[in-house]
Amino acid sequence: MATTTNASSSPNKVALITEKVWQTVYGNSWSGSRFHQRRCSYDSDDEFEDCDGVGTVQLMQMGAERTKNVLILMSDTGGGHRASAEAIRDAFRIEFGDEYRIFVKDVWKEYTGWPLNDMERSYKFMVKHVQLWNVAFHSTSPRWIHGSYLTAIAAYYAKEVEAGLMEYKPDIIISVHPLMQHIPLWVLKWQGLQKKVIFVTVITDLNSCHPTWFHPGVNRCYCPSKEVAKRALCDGLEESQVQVFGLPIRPSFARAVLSKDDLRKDLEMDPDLPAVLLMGGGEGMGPVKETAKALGKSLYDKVQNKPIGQLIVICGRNKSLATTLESEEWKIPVKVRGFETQMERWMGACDCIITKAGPGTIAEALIRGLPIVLNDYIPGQEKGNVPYVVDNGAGVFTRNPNETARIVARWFSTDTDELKRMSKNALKLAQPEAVFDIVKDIHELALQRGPLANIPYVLTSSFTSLDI
Ligand SMILES: CCCCC/C=C\C/C=C\CCCCCCCC(=O)OC[C@H](CO[C@@H]1O[C@H](CO)[C@H](O)[C@H](O)[C@H]1O)OC(=O)CCCCCCC/C=C\C/C=C\CCCCC
Ligand SMILES: O=c1ccn([C@@H]2O[C@H](COP(=O)(O)OP(=O)(O)O)[C@@H](O)[C@H]2O)c(=O)[nH]1
Repeated sequence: MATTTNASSSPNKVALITEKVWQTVYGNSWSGSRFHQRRCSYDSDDEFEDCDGVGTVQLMQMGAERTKNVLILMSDTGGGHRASAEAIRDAFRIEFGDEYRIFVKDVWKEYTGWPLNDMERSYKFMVKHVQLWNVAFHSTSPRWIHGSYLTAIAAYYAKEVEAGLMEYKPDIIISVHPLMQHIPLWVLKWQGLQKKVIFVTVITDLNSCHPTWFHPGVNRCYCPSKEVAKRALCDGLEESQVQVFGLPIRPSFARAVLSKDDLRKDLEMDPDLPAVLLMGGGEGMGPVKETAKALGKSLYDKVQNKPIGQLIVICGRNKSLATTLESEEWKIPVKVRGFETQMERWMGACDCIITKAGPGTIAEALIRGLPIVLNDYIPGQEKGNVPYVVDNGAGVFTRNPNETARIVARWFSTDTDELKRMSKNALKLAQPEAVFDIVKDIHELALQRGPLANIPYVLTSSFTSLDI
Protein backbone atom coordinates (compact mmCIF):
# COMPACT_ATOMS: atom_id res chain seq x y z
CA MET A 1 0.00 0.00 0.00
CA ALA A 2 1.29 3.50 -0.75
CA THR A 3 2.15 5.78 2.12
CA THR A 4 -0.14 8.24 3.79
CA THR A 5 1.17 11.57 5.01
CA ASN A 6 0.47 13.58 8.10
CA ALA A 7 -1.11 16.76 6.77
CA SER A 8 -0.19 18.83 9.76
CA SER A 9 3.54 18.32 9.16
CA SER A 10 3.85 20.38 6.01
CA PRO A 11 0.51 21.62 4.80
CA ASN A 12 1.55 23.37 1.60
CA LYS A 13 3.75 20.52 0.45
CA VAL A 14 1.02 18.02 1.13
CA ALA A 15 -1.45 20.17 -0.74
CA LEU A 16 0.83 20.26 -3.76
CA ILE A 17 1.49 16.53 -3.75
CA THR A 18 -2.18 15.87 -3.26
CA GLU A 19 -3.04 18.10 -6.19
CA LYS A 20 -0.61 16.16 -8.37
CA VAL A 21 -2.09 12.84 -7.30
CA TRP A 22 -5.58 14.08 -7.95
CA GLN A 23 -4.58 15.22 -11.39
CA THR A 24 -3.02 11.83 -12.07
CA VAL A 25 -6.08 10.01 -10.88
CA TYR A 26 -8.86 12.28 -12.10
CA GLY A 27 -7.27 14.33 -14.84
CA ASN A 28 -7.21 18.09 -15.20
CA SER A 29 -10.89 18.62 -14.60
CA TRP A 30 -10.27 18.45 -10.88
CA SER A 31 -7.79 21.29 -10.70
CA GLY A 32 -10.41 23.65 -12.08
CA SER A 33 -12.80 22.94 -9.24
CA ARG A 34 -13.08 26.11 -7.21
CA PHE A 35 -15.39 24.24 -4.88
CA HIS A 36 -12.75 21.74 -3.89
CA GLN A 37 -10.26 24.47 -3.23
CA ARG A 38 -12.79 26.37 -1.17
CA ARG A 39 -13.76 23.44 1.01
CA CYS A 40 -10.34 21.84 1.38
CA SER A 41 -8.11 24.73 2.26
CA TYR A 42 -5.18 23.72 4.43
CA ASP A 43 -5.12 27.06 6.18
CA SER A 44 -6.70 25.83 9.37
CA ASP A 45 -7.15 22.55 11.13
CA ASP A 46 -10.88 23.06 11.22
CA GLU A 47 -11.26 23.32 7.50
CA PHE A 48 -9.01 20.35 7.00
CA GLU A 49 -11.21 18.32 9.35
CA ASP A 50 -14.26 19.42 7.44
CA CYS A 51 -12.92 17.64 4.36
CA ASP A 52 -13.18 14.31 6.11
CA GLY A 53 -9.67 13.46 5.02
CA VAL A 54 -10.05 14.40 1.38
CA GLY A 55 -6.50 15.77 1.35
CA THR A 56 -4.33 13.06 2.86
CA VAL A 57 -6.02 9.88 1.86
CA GLN A 58 -5.79 10.58 -1.86
CA LEU A 59 -2.19 9.41 -1.69
CA MET A 60 -3.37 5.86 -1.17
CA GLN A 61 -4.98 5.95 -4.55
CA MET A 62 -1.71 5.26 -6.32
CA GLY A 63 -2.02 1.58 -5.35
CA ALA A 64 -3.45 -0.98 -7.76
CA GLU A 65 -6.96 -1.02 -6.33
CA ARG A 66 -8.17 2.50 -5.71
CA THR A 67 -9.99 3.32 -2.49
CA LYS A 68 -13.62 3.80 -3.44
CA ASN A 69 -15.39 7.01 -2.55
CA VAL A 70 -18.81 6.70 -0.95
CA LEU A 71 -20.92 9.83 -0.60
CA ILE A 72 -23.81 9.60 1.87
CA LEU A 73 -26.41 12.28 1.27
CA MET A 74 -28.33 13.40 4.36
CA SER A 75 -29.89 16.41 6.03
CA ASP A 76 -30.42 17.29 9.68
CA THR A 77 -34.19 17.45 9.29
CA GLY A 78 -34.73 15.56 12.53
CA GLY A 79 -31.93 13.46 14.05
CA GLY A 80 -32.62 10.17 12.29
CA HIS A 81 -31.04 10.78 8.88
CA ARG A 82 -27.66 11.68 10.38
CA ALA A 83 -27.81 8.76 12.82
CA SER A 84 -28.46 6.33 9.95
CA ALA A 85 -25.77 7.93 7.76
CA GLU A 86 -23.21 7.60 10.56
CA ALA A 87 -24.30 4.04 11.19
CA ILE A 88 -23.60 3.16 7.55
CA ARG A 89 -20.25 4.97 7.65
CA ASP A 90 -19.18 3.10 10.80
CA ALA A 91 -20.31 -0.26 9.42
CA PHE A 92 -18.28 0.31 6.22
CA ARG A 93 -15.23 1.03 8.37
CA ILE A 94 -15.75 -2.06 10.52
CA GLU A 95 -16.39 -4.40 7.58
CA PHE A 96 -14.05 -3.05 4.92
CA GLY A 97 -11.45 -0.85 6.63
CA ASP A 98 -9.89 1.59 4.19
CA GLU A 99 -11.33 -0.06 1.07
CA TYR A 100 -13.93 2.70 1.13
CA ARG A 101 -13.62 6.36 1.99
CA ILE A 102 -16.89 7.69 3.33
CA PHE A 103 -18.23 11.24 3.23
CA VAL A 104 -21.41 12.08 5.14
CA LYS A 105 -22.66 15.34 3.64
CA ASP A 106 -25.60 17.65 3.26
CA VAL A 107 -24.66 18.71 -0.26
CA TRP A 108 -27.81 20.87 -0.49
CA LYS A 109 -26.77 22.93 2.51
CA GLU A 110 -23.16 23.31 1.45
CA TYR A 111 -23.66 24.08 -2.23
CA THR A 112 -27.15 25.29 -3.07
CA GLY A 113 -29.35 28.20 -2.03
CA TRP A 114 -32.86 28.66 -0.71
CA PRO A 115 -34.98 26.59 -0.12
CA LEU A 116 -32.67 23.57 -0.34
CA ASN A 117 -30.00 25.02 1.95
CA ASP A 118 -32.56 25.87 4.61
CA MET A 119 -34.47 22.61 4.93
CA GLU A 120 -33.62 22.13 8.62
CA ARG A 121 -35.20 25.42 9.63
CA SER A 122 -38.18 25.08 7.28
CA TYR A 123 -38.81 21.55 8.52
CA LYS A 124 -38.59 22.59 12.17
CA PHE A 125 -41.05 25.41 11.51
CA MET A 126 -43.45 23.13 9.64
CA VAL A 127 -43.50 20.36 12.24
CA LYS A 128 -44.11 22.94 14.96
CA HIS A 129 -47.20 24.02 13.02
CA VAL A 130 -48.20 20.47 12.56
CA GLN A 131 -51.18 21.05 10.25
CA LEU A 132 -48.89 22.89 7.85
CA TRP A 133 -46.64 19.82 7.69
CA ASN A 134 -49.66 17.57 7.29
CA VAL A 135 -50.84 19.56 4.24
CA ALA A 136 -47.33 19.84 2.75
CA PHE A 137 -46.65 16.11 3.21
CA HIS A 138 -49.92 14.88 1.72
CA SER A 139 -50.33 17.49 -1.01
CA THR A 140 -46.86 16.71 -2.38
CA SER A 141 -47.43 12.94 -2.41
CA PRO A 142 -48.69 12.63 -6.00
CA ARG A 143 -45.76 12.03 -8.29
CA TRP A 144 -46.67 14.83 -10.69
CA ILE A 145 -46.62 17.36 -7.85
CA HIS A 146 -43.32 16.46 -6.20
CA GLY A 147 -41.87 15.70 -9.66
CA SER A 148 -42.65 19.25 -10.81
CA TYR A 149 -41.20 20.84 -7.66
CA LEU A 150 -38.04 18.82 -7.81
CA THR A 151 -37.63 19.37 -11.55
CA ALA A 152 -37.83 23.12 -11.07
CA ILE A 153 -35.35 23.01 -8.21
CA ALA A 154 -33.03 20.67 -10.12
CA ALA A 155 -32.99 23.02 -13.08
CA TYR A 156 -32.22 26.00 -10.87
CA TYR A 157 -29.47 24.38 -8.81
CA ALA A 158 -28.07 21.89 -11.30
CA LYS A 159 -24.58 23.39 -11.45
CA GLU A 160 -24.30 23.69 -7.69
CA VAL A 161 -25.37 20.12 -7.02
CA GLU A 162 -23.07 18.91 -9.76
CA ALA A 163 -20.17 20.78 -8.16
CA GLY A 164 -21.08 19.31 -4.78
CA LEU A 165 -21.00 15.78 -6.19
CA MET A 166 -17.79 16.45 -8.09
CA GLU A 167 -15.96 17.43 -4.96
CA TYR A 168 -16.28 13.94 -3.55
CA LYS A 169 -16.00 12.06 -6.88
CA PRO A 170 -18.26 9.33 -5.57
CA ASP A 171 -18.11 5.79 -6.93
CA ILE A 172 -21.15 5.07 -4.79
CA ILE A 173 -23.87 7.47 -3.66
CA ILE A 174 -26.12 6.51 -0.76
CA SER A 175 -29.16 8.66 -0.07
CA VAL A 176 -30.70 8.43 3.39
CA HIS A 177 -33.12 11.29 2.76
CA PRO A 178 -36.50 11.43 1.00
CA LEU A 179 -35.58 14.53 -1.02
CA MET A 180 -32.20 13.32 -2.25
CA GLN A 181 -33.01 10.88 -5.05
CA HIS A 182 -34.33 12.89 -7.96
CA ILE A 183 -31.84 15.73 -8.22
CA PRO A 184 -28.55 13.77 -7.90
CA LEU A 185 -29.82 11.01 -10.19
CA TRP A 186 -30.69 13.63 -12.74
CA VAL A 187 -27.25 15.20 -12.46
CA LEU A 188 -25.62 11.78 -12.92
CA LYS A 189 -27.71 11.32 -16.04
CA TRP A 190 -26.43 14.61 -17.45
CA GLN A 191 -22.92 13.57 -16.73
CA GLY A 192 -23.50 10.25 -18.49
CA LEU A 193 -22.50 8.58 -15.21
CA GLN A 194 -25.72 6.72 -14.46
CA LYS A 195 -24.16 3.38 -15.38
CA LYS A 196 -20.82 4.08 -13.68
CA VAL A 197 -21.85 5.41 -10.29
CA ILE A 198 -23.81 3.11 -8.00
CA PHE A 199 -26.79 4.94 -6.47
CA VAL A 200 -28.76 3.40 -3.61
CA THR A 201 -31.48 4.67 -1.29
CA VAL A 202 -31.64 3.64 2.36
CA ILE A 203 -35.12 4.44 3.66
CA THR A 204 -35.24 5.60 7.27
CA ASP A 205 -38.99 5.39 7.84
CA LEU A 206 -40.43 2.18 9.24
CA ASN A 207 -43.89 2.14 7.69
CA SER A 208 -45.72 5.15 6.26
CA CYS A 209 -43.35 7.24 4.15
CA HIS A 210 -43.32 9.88 1.44
CA PRO A 211 -43.25 8.60 -2.18
CA THR A 212 -40.17 10.77 -2.92
CA TRP A 213 -38.19 7.90 -1.33
CA PHE A 214 -39.03 5.66 -4.28
CA HIS A 215 -37.14 6.43 -7.49
CA PRO A 216 -37.02 3.82 -10.24
CA GLY A 217 -33.52 4.93 -11.28
CA VAL A 218 -31.77 3.54 -8.19
CA ASN A 219 -29.63 0.38 -8.13
CA ARG A 220 -31.08 -0.62 -4.78
CA CYS A 221 -33.75 0.62 -2.43
CA TYR A 222 -33.16 -0.71 1.09
CA CYS A 223 -36.46 -0.87 2.96
CA PRO A 224 -36.50 -1.25 6.75
CA SER A 225 -39.69 -3.33 6.79
CA LYS A 226 -41.95 -5.45 4.58
CA GLU A 227 -44.55 -2.69 4.80
CA VAL A 228 -42.19 -0.17 3.20
CA ALA A 229 -41.07 -2.72 0.58
CA LYS A 230 -44.71 -3.21 -0.41
CA ARG A 231 -45.07 0.54 -0.91
CA ALA A 232 -41.89 0.60 -3.02
CA LEU A 233 -43.19 -2.16 -5.29
CA CYS A 234 -46.58 -0.42 -5.62
CA ASP A 235 -44.75 2.76 -6.56
CA GLY A 236 -43.04 1.12 -9.53
CA LEU A 237 -39.76 -0.29 -8.24
CA GLU A 238 -38.73 -3.76 -9.47
CA GLU A 239 -38.36 -6.67 -7.04
CA SER A 240 -34.65 -6.82 -7.94
CA GLN A 241 -34.19 -3.25 -6.69
CA VAL A 242 -35.86 -3.79 -3.31
CA GLN A 243 -34.11 -5.36 -0.30
CA VAL A 244 -35.43 -5.61 3.26
CA PHE A 245 -32.76 -5.73 5.99
CA GLY A 246 -34.05 -3.31 8.63
CA LEU A 247 -33.28 0.25 9.61
CA PRO A 248 -29.55 1.01 9.89
CA ILE A 249 -28.62 1.63 13.52
CA ARG A 250 -25.18 2.64 14.80
CA PRO A 251 -22.98 -0.45 15.26
CA SER A 252 -22.39 0.55 18.88
CA PHE A 253 -25.96 -0.64 19.53
CA ALA A 254 -25.43 -3.99 17.89
CA ARG A 255 -21.86 -4.81 18.83
CA ALA A 256 -21.30 -3.43 22.33
CA VAL A 257 -21.75 -5.78 25.26
CA LEU A 258 -23.22 -3.66 28.01
CA SER A 259 -24.07 -4.54 31.58
CA LYS A 260 -26.89 -2.52 33.05
CA ASP A 261 -25.21 -2.38 36.47
CA ASP A 262 -21.95 -1.02 35.08
CA LEU A 263 -23.74 1.50 32.94
CA ARG A 264 -25.75 2.79 35.88
CA LYS A 265 -22.57 3.19 37.88
CA ASP A 266 -20.84 5.04 35.01
CA LEU A 267 -23.84 7.27 34.44
CA GLU A 268 -24.25 7.95 38.16
CA MET A 269 -27.77 6.56 38.27
CA ASP A 270 -29.51 4.86 41.19
CA PRO A 271 -28.36 1.21 41.01
CA ASP A 272 -31.68 -0.32 42.14
CA LEU A 273 -34.65 1.79 41.11
CA PRO A 274 -36.26 0.94 37.76
CA ALA A 275 -35.53 3.67 35.20
CA VAL A 276 -37.58 5.28 32.45
CA LEU A 277 -35.96 7.19 29.58
CA LEU A 278 -37.97 10.13 28.21
CA MET A 279 -37.04 11.79 24.90
CA GLY A 280 -38.40 13.39 21.72
CA GLY A 281 -36.01 12.71 18.83
CA GLY A 282 -32.95 14.81 18.01
CA GLU A 283 -34.90 18.04 18.55
CA GLY A 284 -36.58 17.14 21.85
CA MET A 285 -40.09 17.34 20.36
CA GLY A 286 -43.48 16.28 21.73
CA PRO A 287 -44.98 16.57 25.24
CA VAL A 288 -41.67 15.96 27.06
CA LYS A 289 -42.08 18.65 29.72
CA GLU A 290 -45.65 17.70 30.68
CA THR A 291 -44.75 14.02 30.76
CA ALA A 292 -41.69 14.59 32.95
CA LYS A 293 -43.79 16.49 35.47
CA ALA A 294 -46.48 13.80 35.51
CA LEU A 295 -43.81 11.10 36.05
CA GLY A 296 -42.36 13.13 38.91
CA LYS A 297 -45.68 12.54 40.67
CA SER A 298 -46.61 9.03 39.53
CA LEU A 299 -43.21 7.53 40.37
CA TYR A 300 -43.37 8.78 43.96
CA ASP A 301 -45.11 6.54 46.50
CA LYS A 302 -46.81 8.98 48.87
CA VAL A 303 -47.77 6.29 51.37
CA GLN A 304 -44.26 4.97 51.83
CA ASN A 305 -42.65 8.35 51.18
CA LYS A 306 -40.17 7.06 48.62
CA PRO A 307 -39.66 6.91 44.85
CA ILE A 308 -40.61 3.77 42.92
CA GLY A 309 -38.59 4.71 39.88
CA GLN A 310 -36.06 7.13 38.40
CA LEU A 311 -36.28 9.34 35.33
CA ILE A 312 -33.76 10.22 32.60
CA VAL A 313 -34.82 13.02 30.23
CA ILE A 314 -32.78 13.50 27.04
CA CYS A 315 -33.74 16.84 25.52
CA GLY A 316 -31.59 16.58 22.35
CA ARG A 317 -30.99 20.01 20.81
CA ASN A 318 -33.94 21.56 22.69
CA LYS A 319 -31.97 23.76 25.08
CA SER A 320 -34.93 25.64 26.52
CA LEU A 321 -36.57 22.34 27.46
CA ALA A 322 -33.42 21.27 29.30
CA THR A 323 -33.20 24.61 31.13
CA THR A 324 -36.84 24.43 32.21
CA LEU A 325 -36.58 20.87 33.48
CA GLU A 326 -33.30 21.53 35.28
CA SER A 327 -34.95 24.28 37.31
CA GLU A 328 -37.75 21.96 38.54
CA GLU A 329 -37.81 20.47 42.06
CA TRP A 330 -38.10 16.68 41.91
CA LYS A 331 -39.09 14.12 44.52
CA ILE A 332 -37.65 11.25 42.49
CA PRO A 333 -34.10 10.87 41.07
CA VAL A 334 -34.06 12.75 37.74
CA LYS A 335 -31.29 13.40 35.25
CA VAL A 336 -31.80 16.04 32.56
CA ARG A 337 -29.42 15.81 29.62
CA GLY A 338 -28.94 17.74 26.36
CA PHE A 339 -27.83 16.14 23.10
CA GLU A 340 -26.20 12.79 23.90
CA THR A 341 -23.80 11.06 21.55
CA GLN A 342 -23.90 7.67 23.24
CA MET A 343 -27.56 6.84 23.24
CA GLU A 344 -26.84 3.10 23.52
CA ARG A 345 -25.49 3.68 27.05
CA TRP A 346 -28.57 5.53 28.28
CA MET A 347 -30.91 3.04 26.67
CA GLY A 348 -28.87 0.16 28.09
CA ALA A 349 -29.22 1.61 31.60
CA CYS A 350 -33.02 2.02 31.46
CA ASP A 351 -36.01 -0.34 31.66
CA CYS A 352 -38.46 1.37 29.30
CA ILE A 353 -38.70 4.42 27.05
CA ILE A 354 -41.20 7.19 26.31
CA THR A 355 -40.74 8.86 22.92
CA LYS A 356 -42.46 10.36 19.90
CA ALA A 357 -42.72 7.82 17.09
CA GLY A 358 -39.32 8.57 15.54
CA PRO A 359 -38.11 5.56 13.55
CA GLY A 360 -34.50 5.84 14.70
CA THR A 361 -35.36 5.93 18.39
CA ILE A 362 -37.87 3.09 17.99
CA ALA A 363 -35.40 0.84 16.18
CA GLU A 364 -32.71 1.54 18.80
CA ALA A 365 -35.10 0.87 21.68
CA LEU A 366 -36.13 -2.44 20.09
CA ILE A 367 -32.49 -3.54 19.95
CA ARG A 368 -32.12 -2.75 23.66
CA GLY A 369 -35.41 -4.60 24.39
CA LEU A 370 -37.06 -1.51 25.85
CA PRO A 371 -40.88 -1.46 26.03
CA ILE A 372 -42.03 1.77 24.39
CA VAL A 373 -44.67 4.33 25.29
CA LEU A 374 -45.27 6.36 22.12
CA ASN A 375 -46.57 9.76 23.18
CA ASP A 376 -46.72 11.60 19.84
CA TYR A 377 -46.06 11.28 16.11
CA ILE A 378 -45.40 13.64 13.23
CA PRO A 379 -48.25 13.28 10.74
CA GLY A 380 -47.28 11.63 7.49
CA GLN A 381 -44.03 9.71 7.84
CA GLU A 382 -44.34 8.81 11.54
CA LYS A 383 -48.02 7.87 11.69
CA GLY A 384 -47.44 4.29 10.57
CA ASN A 385 -44.81 3.72 13.27
CA VAL A 386 -47.55 3.62 15.90
CA PRO A 387 -49.25 0.41 14.68
CA TYR A 388 -45.78 -1.01 13.91
CA VAL A 389 -44.94 -0.87 17.64
CA VAL A 390 -48.36 -1.41 19.18
CA ASP A 391 -49.60 -4.24 16.90
CA ASN A 392 -46.34 -6.11 17.47
CA GLY A 393 -46.81 -5.92 21.24
CA ALA A 394 -43.66 -3.88 21.86
CA GLY A 395 -45.38 -0.87 23.35
CA VAL A 396 -48.46 1.32 23.76
CA PHE A 397 -49.64 4.66 22.40
CA THR A 398 -51.16 7.54 24.32
CA ARG A 399 -50.89 11.30 23.87
CA ASN A 400 -52.02 11.99 27.43
CA PRO A 401 -49.02 12.73 29.73
CA ASN A 402 -50.91 11.63 32.87
CA GLU A 403 -51.90 8.36 31.23
CA THR A 404 -48.27 7.83 30.15
CA ALA A 405 -47.12 8.41 33.73
CA ARG A 406 -49.72 5.96 35.06
CA ILE A 407 -48.64 3.24 32.62
CA VAL A 408 -44.98 3.56 33.64
CA ALA A 409 -45.86 3.54 37.36
CA ARG A 410 -47.89 0.37 36.77
CA TRP A 411 -45.01 -1.27 34.86
CA PHE A 412 -42.69 -0.47 37.76
CA SER A 413 -45.03 -1.75 40.49
CA THR A 414 -48.01 -4.02 39.88
CA ASP A 415 -47.55 -5.00 36.22
CA THR A 416 -43.92 -6.02 35.85
CA ASP A 417 -45.03 -9.03 33.80
CA GLU A 418 -46.34 -6.77 31.04
CA LEU A 419 -43.01 -4.94 31.01
CA LYS A 420 -41.17 -8.26 30.58
CA ARG A 421 -43.56 -9.46 27.86
CA MET A 422 -43.18 -6.27 25.87
CA SER A 423 -39.42 -6.36 26.28
CA LYS A 424 -39.37 -9.85 24.71
CA ASN A 425 -41.58 -8.67 21.84
CA ALA A 426 -39.30 -5.68 21.27
CA LEU A 427 -36.27 -7.95 20.99
CA LYS A 428 -38.13 -10.12 18.46
CA LEU A 429 -38.67 -7.07 16.21
CA ALA A 430 -35.10 -5.79 16.55
CA GLN A 431 -32.75 -5.93 13.56
CA PRO A 432 -29.31 -5.05 14.94
CA GLU A 433 -27.48 -6.55 11.95
CA ALA A 434 -29.36 -4.50 9.33
CA VAL A 435 -26.62 -1.94 8.86
CA PHE A 436 -24.02 -4.68 8.23
CA ASP A 437 -26.31 -6.45 5.75
CA ILE A 438 -26.79 -3.17 3.90
CA VAL A 439 -23.08 -2.36 3.55
CA LYS A 440 -22.27 -5.94 2.54
CA ASP A 441 -24.92 -5.78 -0.16
CA ILE A 442 -23.55 -2.46 -1.43
CA HIS A 443 -20.08 -4.03 -1.47
CA GLU A 444 -21.51 -6.89 -3.57
CA LEU A 445 -22.95 -4.35 -6.00
CA ALA A 446 -19.54 -2.73 -6.25
CA LEU A 447 -17.87 -6.10 -6.90
CA GLN A 448 -20.39 -6.89 -9.63
CA ARG A 449 -19.35 -3.67 -11.35
CA GLY A 450 -15.77 -5.00 -11.45
CA PRO A 451 -12.81 -2.75 -10.67
CA LEU A 452 -14.30 0.70 -10.46
CA ALA A 453 -13.12 2.98 -13.20
CA ASN A 454 -11.81 6.44 -12.47
CA ILE A 455 -15.05 8.21 -12.93
CA PRO A 456 -14.69 11.14 -15.31
CA TYR A 457 -16.52 13.85 -13.44
CA VAL A 458 -16.53 17.06 -15.43
CA LEU A 459 -18.66 20.16 -15.12
CA THR A 460 -21.40 20.03 -17.72
CA SER A 461 -21.67 23.14 -19.84
CA SER A 462 -25.27 22.85 -20.87
CA PHE A 463 -28.34 21.21 -19.46
CA THR A 464 -31.13 20.31 -21.77
CA SER A 465 -33.43 17.54 -20.64
CA LEU A 466 -35.37 17.83 -17.41
CA ASP A 467 -36.72 14.31 -17.45
CA ILE A 468 -36.62 13.27 -13.76
C1 LIG B 1 -50.05 21.91 -4.19
C2 LIG B 1 -49.78 22.49 -2.85
C3 LIG B 1 -48.39 22.20 -2.43
C4 LIG B 1 -48.20 22.72 -1.05
C5 LIG B 1 -46.81 22.48 -0.59
C6 LIG B 1 -46.03 23.67 -0.78
C7 LIG B 1 -44.72 23.71 -0.84
C8 LIG B 1 -43.84 22.57 -0.57
C9 LIG B 1 -43.32 22.70 0.79
C10 LIG B 1 -42.77 21.74 1.40
C11 LIG B 1 -42.45 20.46 0.82
C12 LIG B 1 -42.71 19.38 1.77
C13 LIG B 1 -41.90 18.23 1.40
C14 LIG B 1 -42.63 16.99 1.66
C15 LIG B 1 -41.82 15.82 1.33
C16 LIG B 1 -41.06 15.38 2.53
C17 LIG B 1 -40.74 13.98 2.48
C18 LIG B 1 -40.51 13.48 3.87
O1 LIG B 1 -40.88 12.42 4.28
O2 LIG B 1 -39.80 14.29 4.62
C19 LIG B 1 -39.43 13.90 5.92
C20 LIG B 1 -38.19 14.68 6.22
C21 LIG B 1 -37.72 14.56 7.65
O3 LIG B 1 -38.04 13.38 8.19
C22 LIG B 1 -37.55 13.03 9.47
O4 LIG B 1 -36.91 11.89 9.15
C23 LIG B 1 -36.78 10.92 10.15
C24 LIG B 1 -36.24 9.69 9.52
O5 LIG B 1 -35.10 9.38 10.13
C25 LIG B 1 -38.07 10.57 10.76
O6 LIG B 1 -38.99 10.05 9.86
C26 LIG B 1 -38.63 11.73 11.34
O7 LIG B 1 -39.89 11.43 11.76
C27 LIG B 1 -38.71 12.89 10.37
O8 LIG B 1 -38.86 13.98 11.12
O9 LIG B 1 -38.57 15.99 5.98
C28 LIG B 1 -37.83 16.82 5.27
O10 LIG B 1 -36.75 16.56 4.93
C29 LIG B 1 -38.52 18.09 5.12
C30 LIG B 1 -37.94 18.99 4.14
C31 LIG B 1 -38.69 20.28 4.24
C32 LIG B 1 -38.41 21.10 3.08
C33 LIG B 1 -39.04 22.40 3.26
C34 LIG B 1 -38.66 23.29 2.16
C35 LIG B 1 -39.79 24.22 1.93
C36 LIG B 1 -39.62 25.09 0.78
C37 LIG B 1 -39.93 24.80 -0.54
C38 LIG B 1 -40.04 23.49 -1.11
C39 LIG B 1 -38.74 23.02 -1.60
C40 LIG B 1 -38.40 21.76 -1.74
C41 LIG B 1 -39.28 20.67 -1.49
C42 LIG B 1 -39.60 19.94 -2.73
C43 LIG B 1 -40.96 19.37 -2.58
C44 LIG B 1 -41.06 18.06 -3.24
C45 LIG B 1 -41.72 17.12 -2.40
O1 LIG C 1 -29.60 13.50 22.35
C1 LIG C 1 -29.89 12.80 21.39
C2 LIG C 1 -31.20 12.66 20.91
C3 LIG C 1 -31.44 11.82 19.85
N1 LIG C 1 -30.42 11.16 19.27
C4 LIG C 1 -30.64 10.26 18.13
O2 LIG C 1 -31.37 10.95 17.12
C5 LIG C 1 -32.12 10.01 16.39
C6 LIG C 1 -33.55 10.49 16.35
O3 LIG C 1 -34.16 9.91 15.25
P1 LIG C 1 -35.70 9.67 15.14
O4 LIG C 1 -35.94 9.03 13.85
O5 LIG C 1 -36.17 8.96 16.34
O6 LIG C 1 -36.37 11.12 15.20
P2 LIG C 1 -36.06 12.50 14.47
O7 LIG C 1 -35.15 13.26 15.37
O8 LIG C 1 -35.45 12.19 13.16
O9 LIG C 1 -37.37 13.16 14.34
C7 LIG C 1 -31.98 8.67 17.09
O10 LIG C 1 -31.01 7.91 16.44
C8 LIG C 1 -31.50 9.08 18.47
O11 LIG C 1 -30.72 8.11 19.15
C9 LIG C 1 -29.13 11.29 19.73
O12 LIG C 1 -28.20 10.68 19.21
N2 LIG C 1 -28.90 12.10 20.80
